[in-house]
Amino acid sequence: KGLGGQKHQRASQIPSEFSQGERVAMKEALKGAIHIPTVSFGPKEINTTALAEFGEYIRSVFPTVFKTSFVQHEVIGEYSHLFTVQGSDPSLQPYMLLAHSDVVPAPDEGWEVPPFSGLEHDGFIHGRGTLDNKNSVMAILQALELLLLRNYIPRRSFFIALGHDEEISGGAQKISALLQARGVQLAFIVDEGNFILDGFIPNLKKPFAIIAVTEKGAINLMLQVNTTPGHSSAPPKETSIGILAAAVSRLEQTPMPNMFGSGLLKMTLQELAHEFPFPTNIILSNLWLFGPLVSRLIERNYITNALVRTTTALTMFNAGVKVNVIPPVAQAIINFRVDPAQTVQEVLELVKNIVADNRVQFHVLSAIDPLPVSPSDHQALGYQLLRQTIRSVFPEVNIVAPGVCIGNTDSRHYTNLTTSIYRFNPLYLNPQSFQSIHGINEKISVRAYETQVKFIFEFIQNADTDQEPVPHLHEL
Ligand SMILES: CCCCCCCCCCCCCCCCCC(=O)N[C@@H](Cc1ccccc1)C(=O)O
Ligand SMILES: [Zn+2]
Ligand SMILES: [Zn+2]
Repeated sequence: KGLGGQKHQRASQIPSEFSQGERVAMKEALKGAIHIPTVSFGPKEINTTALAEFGEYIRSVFPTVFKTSFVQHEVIGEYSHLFTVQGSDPSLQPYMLLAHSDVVPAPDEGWEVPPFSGLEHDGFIHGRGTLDNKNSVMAILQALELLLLRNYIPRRSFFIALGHDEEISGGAQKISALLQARGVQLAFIVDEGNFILDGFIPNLKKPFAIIAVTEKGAINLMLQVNTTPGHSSAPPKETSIGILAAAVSRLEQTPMPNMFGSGLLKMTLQELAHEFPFPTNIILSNLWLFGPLVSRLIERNYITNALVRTTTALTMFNAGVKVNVIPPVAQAIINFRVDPAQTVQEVLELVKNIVADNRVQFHVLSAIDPLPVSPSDHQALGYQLLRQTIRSVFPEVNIVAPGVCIGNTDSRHYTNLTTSIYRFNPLYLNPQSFQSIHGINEKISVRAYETQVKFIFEFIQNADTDQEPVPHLHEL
C-alpha cells in the first residue's frame, strides 16, 4: 500500500539484523555520547568544550562514515555537522535527516542516576539526551555506519544535519542557508517530534504512530509594569507586582479558544476511531455530531489540551529590589504555543483584550507562526516511506496518522528547502516518558534504541525507491 508494495524496493535489501557484537557496540556508543555534557544553558551559553569533544567522539565511534569516499562531512557554525551522502542516481531528489546533539540542563537532584552518567540499569540507558535527542544523532550515524560496513551504496542522495543549539532555538539557519546557496531542494525532511504514543488516551490500549506534519507556532511575550518606587511603609493601593500579577492571572484563567473543529486532530481521531471499544468508536466516527463533546473531553487533560488550543504558559516573573522598597518595575514572560488554526497576530490581539490594562506594556521577544502543513496523501513520498517503515519495524502498530507537534523543532528553519517536513521519532512514548523529556529520569531501553537504529537502517534503504507512491483505494 502507499508505496505500491515490494516491487518498488531495491532488489537487494540488506537485512536489518545485527550481530551480538554490533548490538553491544551500538549501546556503548550511545552511553559514551550521553556522558558528554553538551548542555545548552541559555542564549549564547553553550558548552563549547563538550560540543568539541562530541565532534571528536562521533569520529571515533563511526570511523567508516568518516572515511567513506561518497560521504562528505562538514562542520558548520563550529559545532554542527552536515553529512552529504552521495547517491548513485542523480535523478532522485535528495532528502535530509535531522537531529541535535545539544541537551537541556540536568541538575543531579531527583535523578535515579546521575544525568550524564549514561549508566545502564534494568535494560535502560539513563541520562539527559537519551530521548531528546542524542538517541537520534547516534542512531542515524550508527545505521549509516552499519550500512556502509555492509558495502551499501545509496541510490538516492541524502543529507544528515546535526545541529548543536536546537535547545536555544539556534543555528540550523546556517546549514539551511548553505544548502540553499548550493541550490539544494529536498524531497522531504525527517526530524524529531512525535512518537508512537502509548497510554495518552484513556480506553485506548493500543499504541498508535503520529507523524507530525506541522508544528505549533510560538510567542515569547514580556509584560512589564512600571510604577513609582517609594518607601514600603506607606504603599500605594497597587504596586507594579500587583498589577502584573493580576494581568498574568487573567491570562492563565482565560484559556485561548478551543480550535478543535478546525484542526488536524479531527482527522487523527477519525483514523483512530475503530481502535476504540463501543461507544467511543461510534462517537469518534461521528464528530459532526459529537465534536463539541469530544473537544470538551480532550481539553480536560493538560497534554491533549495542547492539541486543541494555543497554550499559555507563565514561565518567568521578575520584580523587586529590596524588602522595603516599592518595586519600580515588574516583568513576566509568557510562552504561548500557537495553534495551527491561528496566527501570532490573532493571539496577540486576544491577549491584549484579556489583559485589558494599559498600564501593562507588551514586548514581543520572539514570535513564529505555525508551520505549513506537509502533505500526507498517497503521493507524499516522505510520509509514505515513514509509514512503510513503521509497518515493517513495528508490525503491532495498526494506526499511522498525521498530527501536530506541540513543540518546535529545528526543521522549521528548513522551509526554504522543502514543503514536506515530517517530525517523527521511531520510539514508543508514554505519559511518564513524555514528562522525562526536559524533566528528570530521561531514559531509553536498550531494545528501543536498537529498534531505532533498525528503523533508520531500513528507512534509508526504503528511500532508494525510484517510483512515486501510488494511490490505494482503502485503508484497513
Ligand atoms: C491524538 C492524541 C495524541 C496524544 C498527544 C500526546 C502528545 C505527545 C507529545 C509528543 C512529544 C512532543 C515533543 C516535542 C519535541 C519538541 C522539541 C523541543 O522541545 N523543542 C523546543 C525548541 C525551543 C524553542 C524555543 C526556545 C528553545 C527551544 C521547544 O521548546 O519547543
Ligand atoms: Zn529535541
Ligand atoms: Zn528538547
